[in-house]
Amino acid sequence: MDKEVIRLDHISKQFNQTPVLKDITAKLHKGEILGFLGPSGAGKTTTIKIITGQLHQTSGEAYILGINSKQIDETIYEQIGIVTDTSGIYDYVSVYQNLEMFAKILEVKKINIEEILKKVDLWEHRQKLASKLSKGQAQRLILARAILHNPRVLFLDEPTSGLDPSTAMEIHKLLKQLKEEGMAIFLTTHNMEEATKLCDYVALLNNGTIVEYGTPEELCLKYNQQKKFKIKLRDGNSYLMEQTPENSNQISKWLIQEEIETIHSCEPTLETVFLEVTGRELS
Ligand SMILES: Nc1ncnc2c1ncn2[C@@H]1O[C@H](COP(=O)(O)OP(=O)(O)OP(=O)(O)O)[C@@H](O)[C@H]1O
Repeated sequence: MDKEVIRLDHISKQFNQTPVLKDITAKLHKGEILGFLGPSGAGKTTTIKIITGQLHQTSGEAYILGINSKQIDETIYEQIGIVTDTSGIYDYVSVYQNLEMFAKILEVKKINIEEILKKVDLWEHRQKLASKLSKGQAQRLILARAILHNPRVLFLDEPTSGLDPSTAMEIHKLLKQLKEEGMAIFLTTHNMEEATKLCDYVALLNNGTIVEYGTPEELCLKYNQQKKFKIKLRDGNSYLMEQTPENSNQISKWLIQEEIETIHSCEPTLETVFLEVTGRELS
């Protein structure tokens, strides 16, 4: 069985002759999370729109579930869930009724609202008006709507933007669970920490070009040339030391004399990788 869910082959897109995407190539398989990371305007949302057939590329080909994105029909839409900022929920009906209404609109016949609300941890809030939900709860309701029909692919445009760290963590847990169940997830973010925690593969996008592509670990290791150590001594002094022969000698002396309280190696994060590749900060 072919587990490839999305394929982008050399996609380019221009708006009024201005290039927005340039030669984008990427793949996503069942049970994987692929993150498109980049600053505002890098072309992340445009990529989602091309894959889901809402926009057509200028050149290259995009495929979703084996079908060319330009030829997507209802059978494909039935297998896709999309979460964007604009996913509206009905404020003046309850959480439960929201899902009932979405099920009707989406013509989902076999639906277990209880199971879905429990999955997104909203069962105890099922009677609440949607307008009374916290930001994180509202985001989980939007996610519940997107997975109502048990899609094979889920698109998330900035899924945790504006959420506090603990609420974002709840969303991460849920996304990991969906991935474990075999869902393929395509997400965009400019949160590098989120991408490192969640994604199997990341594409670093800058000005419409993929400047790096790989697993977060691979990319961090690739840019791990200037290895540093953070050392705290028993006398209370702390040092950030680059790995040079001189420093290695000093560190072994401290080790022999049992003067070291803690020692950590500082691997680069995706944030620093991005900075090194593009020369620009993300946020
Ligand atoms: N319909 C359109 N017509 C003209 N230009 C557009 C259109 N849609 C997007 N663009 C431009 O394409 C570029 C990429 O936009 P896109 O929305 O894909 O960026 P993004 O990476 O998703 O940004 P953000 O993180 O702010 O959502 C931007 O410069 C934007 O102004």
